[in-house]
Amino acid sequence: MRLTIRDTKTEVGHYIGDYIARRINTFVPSEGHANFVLGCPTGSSPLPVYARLVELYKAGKVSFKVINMDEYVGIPRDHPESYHTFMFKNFFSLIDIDPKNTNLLDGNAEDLYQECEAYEAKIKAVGGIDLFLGGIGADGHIAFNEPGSSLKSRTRIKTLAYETILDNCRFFNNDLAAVPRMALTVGVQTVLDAREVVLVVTGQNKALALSQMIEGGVNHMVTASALQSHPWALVVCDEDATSELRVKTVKYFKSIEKVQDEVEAKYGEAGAGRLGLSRVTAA
Ligand SMILES: N[C@@H]1[C@@H](O)[C@H](O)[C@@H](COP(=O)(O)O)O[C@@H]1O
Repeated sequence: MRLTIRDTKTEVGHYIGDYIARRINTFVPSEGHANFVLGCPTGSSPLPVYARLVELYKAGKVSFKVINMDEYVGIPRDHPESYHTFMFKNFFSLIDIDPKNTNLLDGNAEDLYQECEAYEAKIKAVGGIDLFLGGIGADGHIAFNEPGSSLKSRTRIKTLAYETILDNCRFFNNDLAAVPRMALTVGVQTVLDAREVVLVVTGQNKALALSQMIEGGVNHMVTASALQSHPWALVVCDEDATSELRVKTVKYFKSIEKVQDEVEAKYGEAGAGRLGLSRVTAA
């Protein structure tokens, strides 16, 4: 796992947006895997990333094809806080994606079990997810994989933790009763199956979760810690989110980035990649 630290949320958004655009632009299609597949989170943390991707799209620097993610159960698809509305409002309607290439779980499906199974099958059918972009809950959850979720879990129905309901209350006019109690979510293993995972972690309220997922062991109570076992995981955070990390940890990851900059300056990004040191190669 790699950790990259930027000063502000906006810089984190720029860094990840540019990173994703590079990955999309260097993608080579193959049989059964025609398009770059991006997995997307909701929440406030990824907003600067989407804003940067929209900016790059408007500048003609990137174009989009296929995208995927999670959803509440029990609120209509056109509810202002449904993840469907969130994704169209903040991303899909602002880029050139064909709506048939956007894939969201349907929290109102008649058979929710079948919906989850079909979602996993769909991911396989598009050739797997190339890059899963994720956020993190204050309790360390990834997607809606609440504490105690199996680290081998796949797309399924999840009951939300009380802390998450409280946290997400801000999106529902602070009306606790209005926050859905259940959601459909990709599983931890679904995320781990992606070829690459990039996590956006910003703000002081995520500092404890960040230190637990990076400095603690792999643990089902902090499901994002499962990324420690992923061969190609990158966490990008702002300075505020580092406040619970050890000084030594922060210095270590900053020093790796410095060496990488030197290698890239000497060999170029492609050359550094061949040496296994590029930002776009595995940790
Ligand atoms: N299911 C989403 C997560 O995917 C997201 O990472 C988390 C944090 O959201 P925010 O970035 O607004 O703190 O909220 C929800 O629980």
